[in-house]
Amino acid sequence: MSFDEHRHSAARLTVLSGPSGVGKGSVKALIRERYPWVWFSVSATTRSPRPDEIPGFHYHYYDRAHFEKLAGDGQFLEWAQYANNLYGTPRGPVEERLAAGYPAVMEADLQGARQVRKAMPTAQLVFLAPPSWDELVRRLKGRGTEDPETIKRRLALAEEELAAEAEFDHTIVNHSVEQATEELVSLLSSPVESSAACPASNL
Ligand SMILES: Nc1nc2c(ncn2[C@@H]2O[C@H](COP(=O)(O)OP(=O)(O)O)[C@@H](O)[C@H]2O)c(=O)[nH]1
Ligand SMILES: Nc1ncnc2c1ncn2[C@@H]1O[C@H](COP(=O)(O)OP(=O)(O)O)[C@@H](O)[C@H]1O
Repeated sequence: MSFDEHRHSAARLTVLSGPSGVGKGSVKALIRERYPWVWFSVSATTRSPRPDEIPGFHYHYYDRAHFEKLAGDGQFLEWAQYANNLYGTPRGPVEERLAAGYPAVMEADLQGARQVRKAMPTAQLVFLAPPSWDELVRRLKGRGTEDPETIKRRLALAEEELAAEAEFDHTIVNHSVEQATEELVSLLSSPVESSAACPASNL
């Protein structure tokens, strides 16, 4: 399929959420490799890059003062503090993509997903869930990128996130990266029927 075949008069925004370690990054990586027409927002964060992360591709890495300045200027579609760091979705690129008629995908934690739900009611919220709690713990620890204290904090947040699954429009259980990827891609192209597809200008 060509890029143009994925264009709709009312393209929609999809928000991907899920607990730390569930596999969001793995699914994103496979989609980027296999489906170049799928556009992912690049979030901003104040956390430090992990060894295999590339600035501008995985995240824009900003210090807290710069992030807060952008937030104060209304440059984020949504933003939130997760654990000790700030994360946000740059507003401009998402709005441009949707205005051009292409679907857009962004990642956000639960607070961010709730903000998008309010600001853009036509966005679809997708929750990536682990096959089990034990498997989530195994994946998060197995990634080897966080120290034990950070893992503990992220697992505490994961309990809250899993409890909020019913707020999402769709749940995809990440049994395998391949299966989760295909399920997510199949949700992306459904156009929004009404003219309400345009993002709200303010949160
Ligand atoms: N609100 C918000 N959360 C984000 C954004 N980008 C990533 N996150 C979330 O921030 C949390 C921590 O992300 P990260 O440090 O990359 O850890 P990971 O989820 O374990 O890979 C996760 O819940 C992400 O989904 C964003 O732009 N906005
Ligand atoms: N379906 C899966 N089965 C087994 N391991 C997985 C699966 N999806 C992801 N992983 C592994 O789990 C760890 C966390 O995945 P990651 O994509 O970093 O999660 P997130 O971005 O949600 O924090 C990584 O080591 C990754 O290779």
